[in-house]
Amino acid sequence: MESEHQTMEQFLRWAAELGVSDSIDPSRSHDSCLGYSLSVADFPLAGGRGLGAVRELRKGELVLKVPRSALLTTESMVAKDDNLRDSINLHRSLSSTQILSVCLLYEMSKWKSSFWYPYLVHLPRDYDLLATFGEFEKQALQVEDAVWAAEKAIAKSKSEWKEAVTLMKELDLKPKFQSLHAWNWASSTISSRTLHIPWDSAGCLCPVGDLFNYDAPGDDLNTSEGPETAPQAFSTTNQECWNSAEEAEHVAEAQSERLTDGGFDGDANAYCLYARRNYQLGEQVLLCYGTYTNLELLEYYGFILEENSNDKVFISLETSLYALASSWPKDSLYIHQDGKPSFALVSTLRLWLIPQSQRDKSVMRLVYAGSQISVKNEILVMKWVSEKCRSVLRDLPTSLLEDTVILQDIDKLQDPELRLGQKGVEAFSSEVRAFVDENHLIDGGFSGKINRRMSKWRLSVQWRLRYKRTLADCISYCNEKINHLSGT
Ligand SMILES: C[S@@+](CC[C@H](N)C(=O)[O-])C[C@H]1O[C@@H](n2cnc3c(N)ncnc32)[C@H](O)[C@@H]1O
Repeated sequence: MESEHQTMEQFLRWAAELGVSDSIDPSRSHDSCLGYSLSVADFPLAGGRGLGAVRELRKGELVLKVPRSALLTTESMVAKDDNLRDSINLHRSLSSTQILSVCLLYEMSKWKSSFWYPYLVHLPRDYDLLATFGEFEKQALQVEDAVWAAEKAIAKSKSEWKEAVTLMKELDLKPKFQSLHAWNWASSTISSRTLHIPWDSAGCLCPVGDLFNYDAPGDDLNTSEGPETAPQAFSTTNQECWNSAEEAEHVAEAQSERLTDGGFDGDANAYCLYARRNYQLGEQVLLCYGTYTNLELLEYYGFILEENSNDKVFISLETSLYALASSWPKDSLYIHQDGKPSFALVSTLRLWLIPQSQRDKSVMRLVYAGSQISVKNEILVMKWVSEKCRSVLRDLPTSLLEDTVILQDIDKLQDPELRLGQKGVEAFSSEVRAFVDENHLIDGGFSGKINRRMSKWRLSVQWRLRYKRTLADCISYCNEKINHLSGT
C-alpha cells in the first residue's frame, strides 16, 4: 500500500502537470507544484495539515496559482462525463450546492478511474461540522441557540439529501454513495473546502489551494497593501446572519476591503492566492475564509478558535428591549468574546433603563452618540448586564469549572496509553459516564466511530466553555466598571 507521503508527492506532481504553482517562474520543476514558496506540513495546534512558508514571504505576494482547468466544479466534472451532464440536466431544480455534492460523490464512486483521483485520495474521511453531530454531541452544546443551530443544520442536510436521492439513483451510484452518511461527507467537504467563484454559487474545490488553514481577520488587514481586487476566498458566507440588506451590504463592503487573500482572477484564468501578511520561513501560511463567530465556524468548518475577535455571545433580552432597539439590528446586541458588551447593547440598555418620561431630546442625543447618560444610569446598565450573565450561567447544566474537568476527562478517555480501568471511570462526571455507558466503552474497544463521536463531543464542550468564559469575563468587566463609576 502506498504511504500518505507517496500519494502526497504524486498529488503535488499531478497538480504541477495541471499548471498549479507556488512560483511565478514558469520554468520551475514539474516534479511538484510546491517548494518555491510553500510546502505541506502538519500544524497540530492550528488546523493539522496545512501549508508552511519555505522562504520569507512578503504581504501581498502571490503564493499559489491554480488554473481554472484544475478546479473541481460542476462545470469541469460534467465536461468530462456525458452521463453525468445528461442526468444533471434533468434535475436543474436542485440547488447548485446539491448538484456539486452529487458530482463529488459520483467522482468518489469512480475512485481510481476518476480524473481527480490524486486529489480525492487526500480529502478528509470525516468531518466535525454541526450537521454531522449526533444527539449526544448536539445536547452537549447546552446553549439553546447552539442546539437549535445544530438541529437546523442536521435537518437541512437530511432534506437536501432526500431531494437529491432520485438523481443519485439515476446515476446508479452504489448504495454507500447514496447514503445520508455519504451525503453529509460530501456537503461537509463542500462547506469547509470550496472557494468562491463568480460563475457558480456552490464554489469550487481547489486542489492544493484548499490546504490553507484559517486565520480570523485581524486589525492588520485594515491597512492591507495586498492586491486591490482580490475578494474573500472561501465561499461559505455568513451573510444570512445579517438581517437587513443594508447591513449585509455594509459588512460585504468592509470584508472586501479587509480580506485580501485571494480570488479567481479572470485575466489569469486562475485562482490566485496571496500572502495576507509577512511570513517567516517555517511559519504556517493562513487564509481568511471570512468573519465567523465560533458557532458559525463549527457549523461551516467543524472547528472553533479559542481566540476569535469575531466571536459573539448572544443573550436573550426582553421583548420591550428589542422593540426599543429598532435603531440597532437585533444581532448587534451581543457580548464580544473578551467580555465587553457591544456598543449597540450598551446604548439600548442605557435608553431602556431610563424612565420613559426622561427620554427627552438631550438624552436621545447622548444615547445615539454612544455616551453615558449619567453615572446612575451607567451603573444600572452594568448591573443589569452582569446579573443577566450570572443568570444565564446559573441556568446552564454545568459550570465553567465542571466543563474544564470534563475536557480533561475526555483527554483521558482519548489517551491511547491509558486503559479504561485506569482512567477512573467512577470518578468521572455524570456527562462523561453517560458517554461511556451510551457507547459501551467499558466492554468494548474504541472504534474509529467512537473516536469521531468523542472529537465532536469535545468540540461541543470546548464551544460551551468558551461561551461561559465570555459571560464570566463580562461579569468581571461590568464589576470593574461599577467599581470605577462608584468611585467617581
Ligand atoms: C480548507 S481546509 C484546510 C486544510 C485541512 N487542514 C486539511 O487537512 O485538508 C479547512 C479545514 O481545516 C481545518 N482548519 C482550518 N483552520 C483551522 C484552525 N485554525 N484551527 C483548527 N482547524 C482548522 C478545519 O477542519 C477546516 O474545516
